[in-house]
This record gives sequence, structure tokens and C-alpha cells, in this order.
Amino acid sequence: MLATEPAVLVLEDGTRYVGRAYGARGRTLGEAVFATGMTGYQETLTDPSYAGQIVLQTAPHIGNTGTNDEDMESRQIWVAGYVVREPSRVVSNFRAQRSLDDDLVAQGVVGISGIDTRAVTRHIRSAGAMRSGIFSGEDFGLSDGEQLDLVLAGAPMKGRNLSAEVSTVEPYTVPAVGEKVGSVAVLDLGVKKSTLENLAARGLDVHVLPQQVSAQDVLGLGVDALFFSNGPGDPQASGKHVALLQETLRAGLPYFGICFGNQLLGRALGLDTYKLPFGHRGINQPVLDKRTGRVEITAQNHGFAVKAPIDASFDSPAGFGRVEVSHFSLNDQVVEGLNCLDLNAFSVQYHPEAAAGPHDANYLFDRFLDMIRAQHGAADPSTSNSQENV
Ligand SMILES: NC(=O)CC[C@H](N)C(=O)O
Repeated sequence: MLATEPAVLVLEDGTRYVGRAYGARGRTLGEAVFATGMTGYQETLTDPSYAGQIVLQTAPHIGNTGTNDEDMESRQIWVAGYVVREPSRVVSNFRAQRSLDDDLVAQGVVGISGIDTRAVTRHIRSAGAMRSGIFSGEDFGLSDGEQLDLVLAGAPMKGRNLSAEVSTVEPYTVPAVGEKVGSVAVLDLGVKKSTLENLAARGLDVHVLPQQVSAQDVLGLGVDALFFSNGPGDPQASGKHVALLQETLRAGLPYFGICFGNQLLGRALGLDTYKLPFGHRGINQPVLDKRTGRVEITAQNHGFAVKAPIDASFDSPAGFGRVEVSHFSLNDQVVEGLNCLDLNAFSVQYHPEAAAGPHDANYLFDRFLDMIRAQHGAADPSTSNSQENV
């Protein structure tokens, strides 16, 4: 049943959008961001990278296919709040187990419906990402000024470290599927299930580690490579993960990173990261692979980016040899991938696991596997390129 109770979305610049209560009642605070995917709302909601964010869906009709246990990208919904135009009145799909509204209520996620999310998106695109709040139930009765004060008291995304909130508490292993090729340590900064499945499907034993482990813990596992996952928060606030990565790179451990893992490789190499005006979130973002000249249509979800020249290779300011931007966005030339020319390390800012989204970039997992295989094949790793140039 759709609610007729009122709710309001308040942005930090004082803009207010009145709609209807959706999901749990109460109040919630977070950075307002828009996602343009026409599909994949369950994967979006359960992507830990959205922790601390109130997500607006530009697709006007949400919830049509309900939710199920298989499409969870992690153990729960992570968005701080959810803004939609029109929740589906019926759930219609053979895989549906519950309605989206059931999940939002059960997990205490405050939402709002009846909002012209495309209008809010246009506002955010010109004014920039902002702190925001959704108020329903008793909190709808607070005065406009009280609601705005609460929004302004909320934590800005810039400078925020959220890794400990989303990471696994205990390490666990996802076994290789089929013939085992090697093993990889995954630092869980908010990892998605489909990433782990993509790694395991390539014959890798996947050792998922809590975010607070040390470089010694990682190196002590004797794995063939290290992977840093996607995740919420500002890469500038993740100094200890950057230091860990620098140490394992110096030890010659091959590395692949996705999204947050791309930003942290950038910082480990001595590059800066910065906050984008309103981020890239959607499943049709065009990226150029400079190596092949091919355009990939990619799934993206990032609010920060690495600062680096996109046209020519350069020296890593932190002394890790030559580096090149491997991929960049064809919408705004933002860095979308890094490749170390003197180390076995690369990363992308977008999502080759693409859940939901196109599979154009899935080859990157194969590239990682090739890197691990090559490392296995090296007669003596201590004389490989990766050691000489660090
Ligand atoms: N999906 C991600 O890993 C996001 C990385 C980072 N939190 C950002 O917003 O840019």
C-alpha cells in the first residue's frame, strides 16, 4: 500500500521538496547524489559504496521487480536514504521474494516518494552535491529551520572515512571455482559480492580481509596478488590503506583496484584526489581505453577522482616509476584508470563487475589473472621489473 503520509527532502542550500513517506518513517541525513541507471536498484541499494549517501533514482518507476536474496551485493542496504519518483504499486517478477518497500522498512531505511527526481538532479548538477535530509513521521512536524539545522549539522562527505563501518569484521575465503590458478587477498573497503565472484570464477582463492589489517598480515598470507575494493568515503581520509599499499607495492606484490581501490592506488603513487562537483553514478558512462582505442560503456559510482595528466605518462611522485592514465571519461575527461609501467599494478575507477550494468569492462579481471599468471611464470621474482624500479 502506498503511503499518503507526507515527507520532505531538504537540501543544505535550503531547497525543500515535499513528497510522500516511503520505506521507514523518521529522519535520515546524508549526501544527496543521483544515480541514472534504469535498472539495478537492488544492487545499487546494497552497494556499500553508497554508505552515508541519500540516493535519488532518476528512473521514474522503482521497485517493479521486487527484491530477492540473489541480487544482494552485500549483507544489507547501505544507502542513508532513498528518493524515488514513483514506487511500483505491484511487484511482478518470477524471482521476486519481497517488495522493495518491505526491505526498506525491515532495514530501517527512510525514503521519500513522489519527488520529481529529475528536477532535483538538475538542481544538484548546477549547485553541486550537497548534504541533505529526509524527514517523515514525527520528524516531518519539525520546523523548516530545525530540519535545515539538522542537515547542516550532518557530516560532509569530504574528509569522511567510512571503511570501518562497511568492512567485514572477520576474514573469510571464497574458494576458487574450477581449477585453482592462484590466490588473491582482497582488502574489504566495502566490497561487492559480484567482484568476489568474478575473481573466484577465474580460479583464484579469494581471501577477504577486514580493512584494518597491516601490510605484514597481507604479505604473511603468501598470496599472489592484492586487490583493493570499491568503498564509501573520501580517499584522502584513508591514509593507513595508502601506506599499506605502498608497502606491498615495494614488496613487489601485484595489485588491482576498483573505484576506491583506484583512488587509493593514485594516492599511493603520490597523486592527489579531489571531489567531483556531482560525481558519476549510472550504468552508461562512456570511457576510452587508451591502449586499444576502444570505447567501453561502464557502470560507475564515484564522487571523488584522481588528479593526473591524461595525455602522456609521468613519473610517480612517490617514486614508483612511470605511470599512465589508462582510461578516461569521454563525458568530462576525468581519470578512469591507472597503469603502472614499472610495477605489476593497475586499477580502474569504474566497475568491471557491473552489477548492474554492461559487461564491456569484464576483460579487466582477465588482465589481472594474466598478471598473476605471468608472476607465477617469472623464474625469479626478485629480478622482475616490479622489483628493479621501485
Ligand atoms: N564506488 C566507490 O568505490 C566510490 C569511491 C569513493 N567513495 C567515491 O565516492 O568516489
